[in-house]
Amino acid sequence: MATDSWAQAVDEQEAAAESVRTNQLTQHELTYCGCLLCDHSLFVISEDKAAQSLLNKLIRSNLVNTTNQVEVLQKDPNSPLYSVKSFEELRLKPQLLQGVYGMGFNRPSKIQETALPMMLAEPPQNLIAQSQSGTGKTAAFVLAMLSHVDPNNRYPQCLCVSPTYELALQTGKVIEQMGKYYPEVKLVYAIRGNKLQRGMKLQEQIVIGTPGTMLDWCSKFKFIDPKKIKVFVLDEADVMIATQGHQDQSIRIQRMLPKNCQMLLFSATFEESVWNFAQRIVPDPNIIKLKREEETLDTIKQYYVLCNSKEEKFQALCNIYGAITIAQAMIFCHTRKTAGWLAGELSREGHQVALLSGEMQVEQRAAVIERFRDGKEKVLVTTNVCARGIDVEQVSVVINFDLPVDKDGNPDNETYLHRIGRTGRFGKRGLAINMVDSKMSMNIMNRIQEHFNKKIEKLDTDDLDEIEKIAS
Ligand SMILES: Nc1ncnc2c1ncn2[C@@H]1O[C@H](COP(=O)(O)OP(=O)(O)OP(=O)(O)O)[C@@H](O)[C@H]1O
Repeated sequence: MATDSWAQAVDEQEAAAESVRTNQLTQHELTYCGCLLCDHSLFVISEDKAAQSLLNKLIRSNLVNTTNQVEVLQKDPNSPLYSVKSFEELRLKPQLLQGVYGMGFNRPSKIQETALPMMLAEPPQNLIAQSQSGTGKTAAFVLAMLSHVDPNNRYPQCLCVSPTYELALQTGKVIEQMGKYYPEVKLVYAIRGNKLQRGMKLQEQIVIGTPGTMLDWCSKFKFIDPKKIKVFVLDEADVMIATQGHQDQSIRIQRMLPKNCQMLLFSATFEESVWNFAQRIVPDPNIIKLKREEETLDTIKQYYVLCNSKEEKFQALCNIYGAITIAQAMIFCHTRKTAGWLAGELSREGHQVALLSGEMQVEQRAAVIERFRDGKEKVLVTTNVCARGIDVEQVSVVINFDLPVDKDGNPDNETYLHRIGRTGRFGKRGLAINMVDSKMSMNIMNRIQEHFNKKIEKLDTDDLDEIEKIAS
């Protein structure tokens, strides 16, 4: 395998030419990458942003309670979960402290320790906060809301707006868990299907919901008196702005609130569009931006394998499996079609395979990831849609059956990092193998190599000794 004329030509090129690394893509290659079957995250439309966020939350809600992963991260000063403070120092109410510890949180994350003092200050301060997904933003504003409500007053005091019904339910669950020892505080969901009798006034202190229903409850039905609201939270602003209607509704709600109402806006990313929206919603804000720390690939050995077709790539994969013991592997494909095909072929070879792709329901995807995490399947074949948010400790090998490219056909370095960063965490050694099957993918690989300034070694999968060596 991989010894025909094309592969040899690449070998020669490898040896001779730096120039390959800087080659521009041809028009043909761009067209290829724009194929309709692409399941790439950059093609993700607004719905998918919400679905991805929900998926991350569903995965995390099971993960964090069952492993000490956050603990590990919190001891790493480079991690966004690292913190130096304790929850006691944040002066939370005893009932909330109990709730926090009850959820298994020992220390605040970085966004929590930075944002909470600001959110709990008197007089109330407005805040725009950005920190990557899964760093504890929800917990931060939930604690702020629970700290600010007066349980003796039986009317809504905090409004929290989420981009979708399901995300609102997820945040509601966090409020319920964290407020477990504070039963006087009640919560109600302003979401479609939750029909209230006309003329009634809500008694719950916290209302969480989607922008449309929340606006109706404030203006059309007057279930909520917006003038009595003390805290307004806009969660997942980056997902929210993907829907123009949501933006307008959020702004209309904000305009009904009193001047001294505390406005809090959270987002995982901070593109200009999010920033523009944030400034319209939050006057005179404090701003917290936590930079995503650079992950390094130092502990991951990276290889590439030359092939000429997907069948050859499959054969190379079988050779690798034949030569080394792999605890668990994740294999990334560019399209659903390839992923489906590959999963079928691997099953026929007797592997326990899970398939995860974009067209599956969010809950189905979360269930597949959970089974994989529990070791019920040893191989997870997936597309880019699932590259982020998955963190399985026992994954020892990541295989890029297809290299990640963006919608313009350029190397998607960030996705590459996300994919192979699944292995080799916290100093553990990991192995990443890239399948290269054309001049174009060789070019992509070289550019990825150049970007990370980290050599990707060639691997001959016909040579069993060589494969064994890489695993040792
Ligand atoms: N201080 C903490 N200690 C331990 N676990 C925590 C802590 N804060 C949050 N978590 C857990 O970490 C996970 C991520 O937290 P959270 O959902 O608040 O992140 P997020 O930044 O809001 O994510 P997203 O951007 O996706 O909304 C959750 O499962 C949560 O229970």
